[in-house]
Amino acid sequence: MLNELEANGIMQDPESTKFLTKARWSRKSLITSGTSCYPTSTRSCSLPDSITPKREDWKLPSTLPRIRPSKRVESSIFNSGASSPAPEVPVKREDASWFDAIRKPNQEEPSNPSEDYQTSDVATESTSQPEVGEQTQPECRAELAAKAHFLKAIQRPSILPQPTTQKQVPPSGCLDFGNPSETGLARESSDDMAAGFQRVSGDARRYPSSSFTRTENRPPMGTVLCRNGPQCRKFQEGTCNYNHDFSALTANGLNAQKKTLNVESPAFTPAFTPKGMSAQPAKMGISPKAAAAAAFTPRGSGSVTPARNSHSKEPSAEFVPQQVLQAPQQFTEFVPGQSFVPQQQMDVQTSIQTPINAFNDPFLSQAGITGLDGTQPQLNPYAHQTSGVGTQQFFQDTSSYKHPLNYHLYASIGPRRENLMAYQRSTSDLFIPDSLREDLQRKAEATLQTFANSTLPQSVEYFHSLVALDTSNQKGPSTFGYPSWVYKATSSRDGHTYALRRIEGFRLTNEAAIRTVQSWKRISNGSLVQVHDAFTGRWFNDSSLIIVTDYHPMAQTVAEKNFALARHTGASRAGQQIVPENDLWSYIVQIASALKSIHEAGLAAQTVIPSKVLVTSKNRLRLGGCGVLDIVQYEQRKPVTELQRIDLENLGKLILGIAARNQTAHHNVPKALELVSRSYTERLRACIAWLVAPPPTPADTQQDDAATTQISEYNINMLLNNIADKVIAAFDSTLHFEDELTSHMMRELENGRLVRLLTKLNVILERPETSTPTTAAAGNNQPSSAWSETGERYYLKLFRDHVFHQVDHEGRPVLDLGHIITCLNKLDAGIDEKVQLMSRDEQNVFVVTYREVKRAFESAWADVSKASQAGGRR
Ligand SMILES: Nc1ncnc2c1ncn2[C@@H]1O[C@H](COP(=O)(O)OP(=O)(O)OP(=O)(O)O)[C@@H](O)[C@H]1O
Repeated sequence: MLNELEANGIMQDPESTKFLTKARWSRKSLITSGTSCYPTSTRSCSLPDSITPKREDWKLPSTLPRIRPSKRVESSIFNSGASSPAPEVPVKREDASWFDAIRKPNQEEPSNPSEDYQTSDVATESTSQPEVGEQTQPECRAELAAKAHFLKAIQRPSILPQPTTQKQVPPSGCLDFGNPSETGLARESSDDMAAGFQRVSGDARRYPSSSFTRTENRPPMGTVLCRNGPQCRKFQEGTCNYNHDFSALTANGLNAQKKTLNVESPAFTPAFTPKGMSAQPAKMGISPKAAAAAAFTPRGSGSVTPARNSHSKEPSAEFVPQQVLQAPQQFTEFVPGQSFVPQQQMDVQTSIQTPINAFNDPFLSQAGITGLDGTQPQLNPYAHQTSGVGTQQFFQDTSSYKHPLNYHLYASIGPRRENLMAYQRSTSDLFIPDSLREDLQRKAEATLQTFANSTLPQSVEYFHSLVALDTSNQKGPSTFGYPSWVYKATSSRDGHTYALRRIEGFRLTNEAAIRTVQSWKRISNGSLVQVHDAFTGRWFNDSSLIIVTDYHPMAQTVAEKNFALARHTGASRAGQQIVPENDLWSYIVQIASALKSIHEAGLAAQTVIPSKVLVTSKNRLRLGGCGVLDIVQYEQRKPVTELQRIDLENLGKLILGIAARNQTAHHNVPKALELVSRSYTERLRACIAWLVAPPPTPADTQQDDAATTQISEYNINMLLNNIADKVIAAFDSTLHFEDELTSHMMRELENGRLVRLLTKLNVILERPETSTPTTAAAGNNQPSSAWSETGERYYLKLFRDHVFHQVDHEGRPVLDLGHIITCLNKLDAGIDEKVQLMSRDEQNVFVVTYREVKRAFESAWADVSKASQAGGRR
């Protein structure tokens, strides 16, 4: 604008030059002090709240009132000099006094404060009633008005807005660089100013005839009511020619004149006094009497006037605690791309009453919000329903509404991580640990793995995509008396992956045998490989029994994990790793837990051997191969109590083998126990010894009381009773592990939320015009005007640049994941922090809050969702 003034030759006047130099200096100081809206090196940066331009200021570039003076203005006002006499036009007495009142407001003391107000306001009130003589020289009056404005502007001590407590004197908005848009008032005054200049140009046809009515069309002065009212000083002096008979008007109930203000009232409070709004206090035109009047303070401090949002966007759904009891904002929010419509001024009476009403029931004053009389539906704050709660910004009854966390930041739940300095942390801190991630990814990969040229059957019953899990293709009779194979397969019923154990060459002779699997299906234990089904068939060109169980990807048997090294490499026992005692206790507890479930079901595992116990993750054991022998050896089955005793004995042998690092250690139990006692506690040795030495069965020996007691005490419950403290320790360790997993899950929860946010962001950003199905053909691929520089979603694009396209002072990309995640979280939370967005050409700057960005984001997403549903797509 400065350049524009210079280009138009306006800046010849010394006062004007002084002012513009000051304005330039102020702008420069703003830039250099870091408070500028116009950063020069980076495209965007966040400003601290204290120095961030206020909400209204971010419309600075687009709403600065422009001065387009005509040549006549240049010659008659700006070229004439500040101290030059009035233009050489015949000026009547009223004109002269009016001019003096502006130039020297306090010298000519008006007796009537309302007159004073009128007089000072003439410069900006283009629609006020004309004084005597005005009609004869409208151009002169306009010139003087414009000059008065200019003089007032250059007298302002600072370009920054000042708080106001009294009547708002419309500032010279067109010259106010720092605060061009002090809501409606500034806008109004700037419009008046611009209008004033245009009027000077002489084109009176463009303006209301009331201001420039020809003299001959005016009624005689004697019939026009004096605007100064009954207390007109000139009337008392006998010099006023206007009509002073106000009785008729009062009788009709038409009070006074339009512009008269009664300063005898406690104070004049403008109808539109935004809280915290900065405006220049009136410096002239208010008499000492009026200035000394007690200030009127309406109830509910702040004299705020609830205003409806003038733009069409839905308020965001998020709950903002700070605003719970805060009165609605009184200014019209600026929406980029929409023309700014100043707030309709309310009359004083309304502006006073409304806040009181609003505070009595602030919720009813909000459009679309029902009362909180118990009829308000319970809201689920975590449900993402933007439309449902979009209009409900304020919630009084916090007991009925549990508001969600406002800041979506990474809450630390679960085990404490080590105290690391900031520089010691890495990107992986935001995600689950690498070891866990790799483990899960390997398992996922193993689950999905298939082989194209497999010679296995295409399908087995309702399974397909078979993959052999055995590491050897040579198998003799094994644990089950038949060769057995294990395959991974996918169920065509539910799509899940299962493990199929095939017992090769088994012929089912008794239907009851295969029905035993029903008992196994009912057992659910975390340390048991769950059995799902059993059937026989000839898919492998032989008669095979298939047992369907859970599939545990990357599982190893205890034999593979603990004894394979010695078997394949011939490594000595000393070369094998000693399993910690706690792990051994954990193994005992886990297998004992499985056995307890099995034995309580009246069954026996019969597979507590190294090749059938699976290690599915670190120190996590599961008993597999269950139910097979119940089918295969159905005819030769032993009493279940004996089988259960064997289970306990097998558990002892298993642990003994692991502890002694020898799969066949149970062949020489005393020696193996001695080895165990060297590395482990006596308690563990005693436990193993108890397990591997079951009391003789009644059939083996003569039954006496002691033998009977021993037999009855050799069961799974006795074992668990004796190792109760180890069970508790294992349980506690499991809880810790669960906490750790929960904390990892919290990170992934937040990351999952960000993925959804990013997905939405990419769906809406720069999307071509979303059209209804009928106009889809025409609208598709047309860039939406909403994303253009004047579009309402333009700043969403700039926000995207701010988040993802950061550059340093040399223009190099800044890859800062922390910045990206922080910005996205703030967007998701819709906080009130301001962010400065700059266009790529660095010509436009927006200062917006994350809340506003979120509103626009949700609005755009709602539009896209609506359009997609209208088209039948989801
Ligand atoms: N439910 C399962 N989920 C995943 N893998 C399994 C499952 N059951 C067994 N496996 C894997 O299949 C492979 C073969 O198991 P299997 O029980 O046949 O062991 P094995 O050593 O071959 O015993 P055997 O000599 O008795 O056949 C092992 O590597 C084992 O880890």
